[in-house]
Amino acid sequence: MNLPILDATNICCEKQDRILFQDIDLTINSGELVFLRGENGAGKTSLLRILVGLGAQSAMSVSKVTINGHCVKSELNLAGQKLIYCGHKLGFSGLLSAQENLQYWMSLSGQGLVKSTHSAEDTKGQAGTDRPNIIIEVLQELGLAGLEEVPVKQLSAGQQRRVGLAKLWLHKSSNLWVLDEPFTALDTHIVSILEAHITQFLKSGGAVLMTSHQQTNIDYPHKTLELEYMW
Ligand SMILES: Nc1ncnc2c1ncn2[C@@H]1O[C@H](COP(=O)(O)OP(=O)(O)OP(=O)(O)O)[C@@H](O)[C@H]1O
Repeated sequence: MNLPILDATNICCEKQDRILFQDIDLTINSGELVFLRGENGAGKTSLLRILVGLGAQSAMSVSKVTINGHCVKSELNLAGQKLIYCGHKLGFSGLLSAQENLQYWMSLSGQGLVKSTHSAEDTKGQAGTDRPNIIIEVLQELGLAGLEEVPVKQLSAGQQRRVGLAKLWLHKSSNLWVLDEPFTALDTHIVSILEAHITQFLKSGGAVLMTSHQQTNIDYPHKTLELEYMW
C-alpha cells in the first residue's frame, strides 16, 4: 500500500486567545493538488507552517502530521527531506547573493551542486565560478540573468520571490511542495512559467498544497480545503 505523502490529523491552532481552526484532517497523495482557501486572517499560513513543522500548535493538541511517513515533530529532518516550503518570507540572507543563498540551501538540503547540461566554458565567469552551475541556469530561466551576484536585499520584491521559487527547479528529488501565495509580486510571464512547472511536477507524481488569493490557470484537477474565519 502506498503511504500518503502528507497525512495530518486533528490539527488545531489558537493565537491571541482566538481558535483559528480545530480538528483539521488532511491527506495528500502522490499527484494530488490541494488549494487551501480562506479569507485574510483565517489561518492558512498558520496551518501550512504547522504542517511543515514550523508552527506551534495548541499546548493540549493531540495532532499528528507525517510527511513521507515521518513525523514532523519527532523526525523533522527526515520529514523535510523531500519537502519544499515556500512561505511569505524568503528565508534567505539579504546580504548574500541569489547564487550564494541557493548554493548554501542546496548543500543544506543534501544535494551538493548538480551539474548542468552546459559545458564549463558556457558558464565560465558568469558568476565568478568556472564550474558548470545549474543555479545560474535556473536563475536565468527565471529572468534573473545578470543579477546572480547582487545581494538579495537589493532585488525587487518580485525578483526576490523568483529567487525563493528557484528551489522548485533545483531540488530534483522533492515530492511535496507547500506554497504560500507563490504568485505574489510575480509578473504574468513568470506566473505562466510557474504554473507550467507546478503542473509538470504534479503529472510526474509530486503533491502540492498551496494558497493563492489570485485565480490560477493550473490546468489540473484539484481538491479545496476551505478555512472558515472563526471569531
Ligand atoms: N506570530 C503571531 N502571533 C500572534 N498572532 C498571530 C501570529 N501570526 C499570525 N497571527 C494571527 O493569526 C491569524 C491567522 O493568521 P494567518 O497568517 O495564518 O492567516 P492567513 O489566512 O494566512 O491570512 P492571509 O490571507 O492574510 O495571508 C491572524 O489573526 C493573525 O493576526
